[in-house]
Formats: sequence, C-alpha cells, structure tokens
Amino acid sequence: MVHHQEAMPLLTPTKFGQFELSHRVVLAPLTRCRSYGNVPQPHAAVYYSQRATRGGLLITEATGVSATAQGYPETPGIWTQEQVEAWKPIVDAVHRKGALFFCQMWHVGRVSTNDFQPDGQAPISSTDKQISPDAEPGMVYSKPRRLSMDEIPGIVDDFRRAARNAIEAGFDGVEIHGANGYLLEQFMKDSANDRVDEYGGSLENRCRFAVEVVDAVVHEVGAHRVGIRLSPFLDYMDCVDSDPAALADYMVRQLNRHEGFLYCHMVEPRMAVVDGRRQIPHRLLPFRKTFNGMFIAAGGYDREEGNKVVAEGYTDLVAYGRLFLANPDLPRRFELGAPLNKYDRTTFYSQDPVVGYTDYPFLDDNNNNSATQA
Ligand SMILES: Cc1cc2nc3c(=O)[nH]c(=O)nc-3n(C[C@H](O)[C@H](O)[C@H](O)COP(=O)(O)O)c2cc1C
Repeated sequence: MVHHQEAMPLLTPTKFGQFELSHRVVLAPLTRCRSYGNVPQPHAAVYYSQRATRGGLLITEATGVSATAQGYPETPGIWTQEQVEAWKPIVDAVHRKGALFFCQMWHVGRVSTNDFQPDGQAPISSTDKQISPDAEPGMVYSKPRRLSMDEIPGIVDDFRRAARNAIEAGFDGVEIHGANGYLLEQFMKDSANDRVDEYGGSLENRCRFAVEVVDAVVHEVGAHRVGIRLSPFLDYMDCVDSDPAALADYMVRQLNRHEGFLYCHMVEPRMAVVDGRRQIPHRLLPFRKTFNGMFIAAGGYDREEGNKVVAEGYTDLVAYGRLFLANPDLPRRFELGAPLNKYDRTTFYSQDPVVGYTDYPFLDDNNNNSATQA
C-alpha cells in the first residue's frame, strides 16, 4: 500500500550544508570502466543525467587524481586539462536536470598492476606488501613500491589539484575516496600499513596521510564542498583494521576540525542474511553522532531499510549503488513502490557505451519487459 499524501522519509527535503536537497536517495560512486584512455566520454552525460533529479545528489565513479592512480581499465581521471574539459558537458547535463554532482577523487595505491602504471613502474603504496591472491579471485596485483616520506607531500598535492580541477569542471564539490582498500586505507588500516616513520604505527600516524589530504583539499576548495567516503568495517583488498571503531571515531573528529565540513559517507559492514533479508547492522551510529556535518550511509540498502534509517535519524542520506545502477529512475520507483529492474553483474565493468550502462529501462518506457526484483 502506497500512501501518496505523506512523503516517505527518503523523499523528504533537507539542507545539505549550503545546498538544498529535495530527497535523500543518493547515487553511490560506481566505477563503470567506460572512460576510454582515462578521458570521460559523451555517453557518461547520458548515463548520469538519466539518474539526475531536481534536488538530488549524484556522486561520480571513482576518478583518478594522477597518472599513478589507476588500477582498472578505462577509468576516468581529473588530472589533465583534457579530462577537465571532457567532464564539463557531463556536469552541465546533470545540472540541467537540477541535481548536485560531486566528484569522487581516487588513488588506487597497490590495487593495480605495472601495466596500469606510467613506464610499467610498480604501483605505489604505504607498504611494499602485495595484495594476497585470494583478495579478489582471478586478479593478481603487482608488488607495490613503498612511498618514501619525502614523496608523500606530492601525492597529497595531487588530491589538492584534482579538487581544484573538479571545481573548474563545474562540480558542486568533491568526495575524497578513503574507502574500499585503496590508497588512503592502505595508510589508515593496520593490516596494510607496516611503516615505522611518522606515517605508520600509532592511529594518529596511520591517519596522517588521509588527514593531510583532507586538510589540503579543504584549504583548496573550502570545507563546505568537501566530503569523504570511509569504510572502517570492510576488509576489502586486504585492508582490515584491528580497531575499526577507534579508526572511524578518530577520523570523524579530524573532519570536525574543519568548520562546515560537508559530509561523511560511510559504508556499512558486510551484511548477514536473516530470514532471506539482508540485515543492516547499524553500527555507524556513534560516528554519525560525533560528526558535525551531514551523514550518508551506504551498502545493502533497499527502499524499506532506507526509509527506516532516515526516519530513525540513523543517517541523513542513503547512497544506493547496484539498485541505482540498474534503475535510472530509482527515486520515482521508490515513491510509487514500483518493481525494480534487476542489475546485471556481467556488464558492471564492461566497456560498452550503451549495454548495461544507459539501456536500463525507465518505469515509463512502454517496452519495459524487465523482471522484478524479489
Ligand atoms: C559496479 C560497482 C562499482 C563500484 N565502484 C565504486 C567506486 O568507484 N567508488 C566507491 O567508493 N565504491 C564503489 N562501489 C561500491 C558502491 O558505491 C557501494 O558502496 C556498494 O555497491 C554497496 O552498495 P549497494 O548495496 O547499494 O550496491 C562500486 C560497486 C559496484 C557494484
């Protein structure tokens, strides 16, 4: 039964720092591997504007901050002028639909191979420990090279310049990718970081690189348009922390040093399935309470769980990954309680400019023959 008179919690408006949102259904960052030669393509304007709504918030796929930032085929960058120019029409297309658009800034660190690196060099990381072969079946990542202390300011500066470039491209703000086992986590988490200098050992030392990136980006573009994504409880790509709650608590307190820091986007721990339903473990609440800015929760949400967590005040916004990937009109489907298209894993990272990318049907398409999701 859908009650149209009363807006569901996910579809209520909210202030978002200096911005206004008309609903709380966020497009999660989704790598799609269709930016040939690391340059965003015109088909991305179609894809993102399909998912844009007036007063909605979209976050881009992870976008490289430098030539050493890549580890997957055909991912976009934002370190060259050509890339900045290529983003402009994509950002414009999203803005014409009335949505906010944030650029997720990324460095993969050791989640890479020499083939993706300039001159076939080793990928860089906090460590020279290679990711174990079972971290991702079928993938072998190269042995990384440990960054020396005096190289670190240069990497921080790559994030700063990428943020400047994102604003030049027209983005409303940036999201620092501090999640999912990539470079920032390779410093933050104690399973990966084995340094003995100022960037390793204590929690403060392990977080130093991430905090320096935050500080540099805030200084460059202003706290009011900076967010960060963190996944303290995940163990992706051999990045695990022995005390994830302490790590998350430390990081949100560092964010709070910046008056008006816009948002903290956290990924839920892996979910258990109980009685056939995914259970959201709701372990992020302490950090949401400590953090002064807006909170985005992500990972495993559906319509029901999303409405529940917004109603309970567990989070301000909910980011949807796979469901939004397969349902360009996800907020509208939620509003109507309509059935959802199923996502097709086999085309998540394929390079076709249309198939599995811009061809998921809208509810209003008459040729909609999509199966419904249980
Ligand atoms: C195809 C695909 C690509 C992804 N790419 C990114 C990415 O670029 N950056 C990121 O932070 N997370 C990425 N993720 C993780 C999602 O943002 C999200 O956290 C995850 O899918 C769980 O949310 P969901 O259950 O709503 O899909 C990706 C996930 C998928 C399925």
